[in-house]
Amino acid sequence: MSLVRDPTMLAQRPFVKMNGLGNEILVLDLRTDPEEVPAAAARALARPGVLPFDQAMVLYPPRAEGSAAFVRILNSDGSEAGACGNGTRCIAAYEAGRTGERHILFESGAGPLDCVMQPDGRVTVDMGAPHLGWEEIPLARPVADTSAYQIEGFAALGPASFVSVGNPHAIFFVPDVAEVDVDQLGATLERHPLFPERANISFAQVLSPDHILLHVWERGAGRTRACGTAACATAVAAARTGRTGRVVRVTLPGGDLKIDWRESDDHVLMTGPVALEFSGTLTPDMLTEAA
Ligand SMILES: N[C@H](CCC[C@H](N)C(=O)O)C(=O)O
Repeated sequence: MSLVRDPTMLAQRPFVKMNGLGNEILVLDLRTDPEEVPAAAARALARPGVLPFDQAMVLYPPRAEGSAAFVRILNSDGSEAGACGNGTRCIAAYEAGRTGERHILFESGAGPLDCVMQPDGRVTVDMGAPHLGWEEIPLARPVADTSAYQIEGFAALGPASFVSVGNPHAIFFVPDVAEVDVDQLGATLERHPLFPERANISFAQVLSPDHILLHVWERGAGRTRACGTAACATAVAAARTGRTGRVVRVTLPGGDLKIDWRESDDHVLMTGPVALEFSGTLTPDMLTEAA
């Protein structure tokens, strides 16, 4: 069997374009006829003028009882992401629209994702417990205190906090996010040797003990209007360092998320809106990058 998949195998499959706070999400429901989505197909689909997305949420048949689907998450550069908060809210709303269920469980590489539709249309996702050990994030070398570590050469930003919520995040608390060159610093730090799997880079401004302003450079997707897992990771880092309580509002360029780092079981609950944009069918030319 050839190891190189033909991306046009995905032609004629239906797609749904959604967004969570302006985080562009493409939903590919491949449950009835599973097919691999090669990195090149993801990159081709994400091109401007085709179906520009930050993440593609690809649904495969469930592996566990009670689960609606196994989810693979692809960034616009074709790389795989372990978790995507905004995308998970989108697929929960998609599934709720299809089945009428209000409580939906998905499985991902990073574990189960328990979703609840709220009466106001927002979606709450239980993102599980954060991972705070340096090997779990992962970092390239032992860091005893992952809540505050000064990365060499970035003294002006102050110490970073590291958190994994199924994907790696570095968070810098800064006095004024508007002053930060997110594109330049994000692109450099995403590929810093401290992060063997690269990292999502966040710049956070604490406005009050229950409100954070956040700008994010995403691994594999660049600057986005919102990043759910970054909001979760930032809320954990802020509470860990005593900057906020465990329940916060996180304001991103695309809007607000409510994050609750629940004391009873350490799980992070994220609540926010989703929007359905349009749907259609994939065509061969959408799936192949111009030579
Ligand atoms: N937009 C997503 C995060 C994608 C994470 C991805 N950029 C990575 O970890 O590689 C979110 O709402 O959580």
